[in-house]
Amino acid sequence: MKIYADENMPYVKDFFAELGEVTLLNGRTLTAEQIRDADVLLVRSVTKVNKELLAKSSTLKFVGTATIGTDHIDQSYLQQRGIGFSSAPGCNAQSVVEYVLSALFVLAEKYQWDLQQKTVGVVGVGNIGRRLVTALQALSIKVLCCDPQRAAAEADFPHIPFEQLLPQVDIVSFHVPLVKSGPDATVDLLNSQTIKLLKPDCAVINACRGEVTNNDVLLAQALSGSKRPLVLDVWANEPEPDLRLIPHTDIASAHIAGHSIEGKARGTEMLYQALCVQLGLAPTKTLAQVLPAPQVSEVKINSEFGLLDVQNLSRLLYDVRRDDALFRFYMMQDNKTQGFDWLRKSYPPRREYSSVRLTGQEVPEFLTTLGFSTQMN
Ligand SMILES: NC(=O)C1=CN([C@@H]2O[C@H](COP(=O)(O)OP(=O)(O)OC[C@H]3O[C@@H](n4cnc5c(N)ncnc54)[C@H](O)[C@@H]3O)[C@@H](O)[C@H]2O)C=CC1
Ligand SMILES: O=C(O)C(=O)[C@H](O)COP(=O)(O)O
Repeated sequence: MKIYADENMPYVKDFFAELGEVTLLNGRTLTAEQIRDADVLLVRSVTKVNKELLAKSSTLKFVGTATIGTDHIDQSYLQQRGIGFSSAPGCNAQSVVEYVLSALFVLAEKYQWDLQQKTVGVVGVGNIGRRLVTALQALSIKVLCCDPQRAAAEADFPHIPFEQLLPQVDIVSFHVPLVKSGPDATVDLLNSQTIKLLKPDCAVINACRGEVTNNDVLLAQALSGSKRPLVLDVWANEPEPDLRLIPHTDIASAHIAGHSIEGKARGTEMLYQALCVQLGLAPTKTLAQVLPAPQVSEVKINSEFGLLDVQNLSRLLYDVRRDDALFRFYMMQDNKTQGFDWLRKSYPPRREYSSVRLTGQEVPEFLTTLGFSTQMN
């Protein structure tokens, strides 16, 4: 079996080598010719999987994307061709939550906010948003939710329509899929009209897809003198974002919110499991077999643990300023061989909270709610 995979898919050979011959390719520049004899195609968000790409792959039986987002996949075309498909729902949800928490801690320090006096609006309360809401509530931070689809399906979901939520929040964080049309389309959700509904100093965090918060509108507002704090992990027109926007951001990064080691590895594992199901095979490999031992695996804590202690603890694992510094340094250079895609390909290791086991007489429950472990890893 011929398996073609994006070269930025960690552990792909560990998982898939027993199922076939694995060839690694650059997902951004992938062509129909390169995957002509593919039985299996494994991609990331940078590969547009459509009729054009698959035109020559007559033996293709399975396409997997090791991502949560699926806006780069023409799923109806795959269905028409009878090609099996799997994404990796939730694989890097915790990683994105840890990115957003780190960003909030940085903003709180920079602007001297008391986060427990702030209200965060979470737009899109699926795998990521739901975890984020739980984490924020565990930190006693007030949250308002917007998710019309969940509201339609769940009678008790505390949905606040987007336009009503915006004026009520001090921070708005976007976690919707990129949907280009229909009643719940998310392209330009934050646009020249809706941005006017925000408080002037309401922070905007986008770690879903760049097109959700109109970048021209963000830039125009910044150029008009707005001091709105901005956290952007995703950009319109990746991998060539509008560089003029970068100096107006508080935190800027190269679409890496989901790039914890666990998040990426889980994506690969989920595709392996899905292909095994399609092939009628029992999986033999697991995430635990491939994950490296963390550099910090145990921390002893005191039961009197407050928000500042959580910030310190979380910084031990991940401080978003690391990625912001890399982004600002490399994106502003003329040498674009070390640009957006290079930053993603050479992303330094980052472990999730679960990699650290907390010990102590009594570990406060909210820390396990945030994702820290109390079990032996
Ligand atoms: N920056 C990064 O590295 C990453 C970005 N993402 C992006 O985040 C998105 C969300 O991820 P998940 O939470 O796992 O997806 P999900 O599919 O579990 O949840 C998305 C939620 O958004 C809701 N939604 C849809 N349209 C909406 C609208 N117009 N207004 C408000 N809510 C709406 C849905 O009902 C759903 O509950 C992904 O589709 C992907 O594009 C995901 C992982 C990593
Ligand atoms: O899962 C998603 O959706 C994401 O956006 C990923 O975390 C990042 O995508 P890749 O480009 O690394 O596949």
